[in-house]
Amino acid sequence: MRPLVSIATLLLAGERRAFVTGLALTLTVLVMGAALLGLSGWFITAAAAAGLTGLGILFNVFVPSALVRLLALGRTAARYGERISTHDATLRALSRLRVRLLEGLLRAPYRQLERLRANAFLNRVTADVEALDGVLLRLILPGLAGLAVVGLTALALALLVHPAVGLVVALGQGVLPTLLFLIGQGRARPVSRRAEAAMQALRSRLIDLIAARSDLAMFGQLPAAIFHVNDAAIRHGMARAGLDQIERRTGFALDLTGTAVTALALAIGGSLAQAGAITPAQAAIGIFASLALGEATAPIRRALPEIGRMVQAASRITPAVTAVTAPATGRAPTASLLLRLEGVTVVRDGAERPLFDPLSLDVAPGETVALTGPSGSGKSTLLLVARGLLTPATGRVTLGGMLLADVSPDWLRDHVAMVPQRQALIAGSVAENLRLAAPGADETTLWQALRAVQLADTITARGGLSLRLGFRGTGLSGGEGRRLALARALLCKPDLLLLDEPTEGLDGPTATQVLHGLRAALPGAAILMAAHRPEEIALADRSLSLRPVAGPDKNNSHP
Ligand SMILES: Nc1ncnc2c1ncn2[C@@H]1O[C@H](COP(=O)(O)OP(=O)(O)OP(=O)(O)O)[C@@H](O)[C@H]1O
Repeated sequence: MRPLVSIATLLLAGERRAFVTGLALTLTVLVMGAALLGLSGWFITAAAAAGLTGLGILFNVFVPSALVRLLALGRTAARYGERISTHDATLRALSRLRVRLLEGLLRAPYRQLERLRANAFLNRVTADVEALDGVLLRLILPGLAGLAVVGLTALALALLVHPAVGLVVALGQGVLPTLLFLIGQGRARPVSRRAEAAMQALRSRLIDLIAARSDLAMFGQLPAAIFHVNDAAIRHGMARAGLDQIERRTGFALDLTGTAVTALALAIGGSLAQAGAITPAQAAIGIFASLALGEATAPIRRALPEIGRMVQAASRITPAVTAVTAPATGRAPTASLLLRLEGVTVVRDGAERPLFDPLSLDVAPGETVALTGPSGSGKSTLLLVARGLLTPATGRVTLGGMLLADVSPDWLRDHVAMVPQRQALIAGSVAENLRLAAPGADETTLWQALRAVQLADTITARGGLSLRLGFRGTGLSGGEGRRLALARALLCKPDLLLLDEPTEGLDGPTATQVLHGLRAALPGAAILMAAHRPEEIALADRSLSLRPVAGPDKNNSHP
């Protein structure tokens, strides 16, 4: 429950006023509802009694009927106001939560991000955030208002009718429904969690199926993948049916309790009226008011199927949304930006030994160093270390004389650019892809970057900067996409540029031109590049080969 409280606090922050207004209006609606039925009951009975005794002419019908109208209209207006204030505030609070969650997820350590698949990421920012829209609207506000109105009504009945009627209403419409809620939520939570897990699996499997459909079809695995999707859909359906059953049973138990309370109020009121302790009209107030309290307990039924889903979503996203509040620490290097690695080794997750022998190297401003070595020797891994995304197992990495771990993440983002092997292009125009690195860059600057990587002519021929790319940048060849990613890195004007096989997919002459273009665009930058191709190694000032640690790794070896 603690994550739910943290999320409720976050949702409330900035919208406190709207939610307090919403709570006050919800309470008003419920109080007016109870008062409306109580007064109506009293009015009808008192009018009938006056008629029977021949005093009808003296009975003042105007004041009670005006009050009934006032309560009915006021209740509708209060309900309308409550909806406007709380629903608006919830939408605003959720959109803030979503942005905060995205920021938090993106600040997570690189290794955590590596494991977070796109599907899981999508589930977090959509399904999990949506699951939380009811925390205040369907759980906390109705719960608080319901308890308050039952307490107030019980007190009013104790004063206006009889303490026994007040006590029955407090127990039957306050204590019993609370117990029903506590028992029901214990039963509903695991089922609700199963329903949500099945829904998220369904979404993930469907996305995987669509993304890999041609491979699946080619290897004859499409029916198996469809079976998995259906399996998740069936599990979801079964869990939903379980939730419906819990919801129906709780609703039935609430109806039963409500009816029993009304019947008791009728019996107590009747016997008290017969004994002459109260008038029949007073007895009617108790009966009708307890009937009206059905409205206060009804939200329990609606909240039950959702509570497991809410708690689970809150537990999943709380670490990310609370991490944002921790300010990024670190300083900016002041000395000349020499990248220095001293005795660095790296052990990847799941491995027992380092990838390569301890490595030392310097990359000075204006210098290009190529990292070579067999496939899997750890070139890309070393670039991640140089960017501060992975921590070395031994040795130290400094930038401008300062330990990389002490450099502020914001500074690193502004001054170090990295183009990984699998570059991320987005659906959108070429300009939009480029402006991810430099949102304010004008068209001249964008064209300069494209010219530096030999892509200007291609883009011009294809319609210019407004050329639209598809999902993940489809619509360009592999080599063109690679050059677009290089152009984007140039726009950051980095002091340190980390390149992972930058000319992969380019013909020899183009590769050389691109490498010259990069250096010409960033004459003072230190460039460290994982290199396989002779063109890349030839252009570097120095090259350094990673020596894999001798002997098979226990985890990676096969019998
Ligand atoms: N996320 C990861 N978790 C665990 N091990 C990983 C991960 N990514 C890569 N590895 C392993 O680390 C080793 C080094 O990989 P890396 O990508 O750094 O090699 P590389 O020299 O760049 O290879 P290539 O030239 O083929 O690109 C490989 O054995 C690889 O299987």
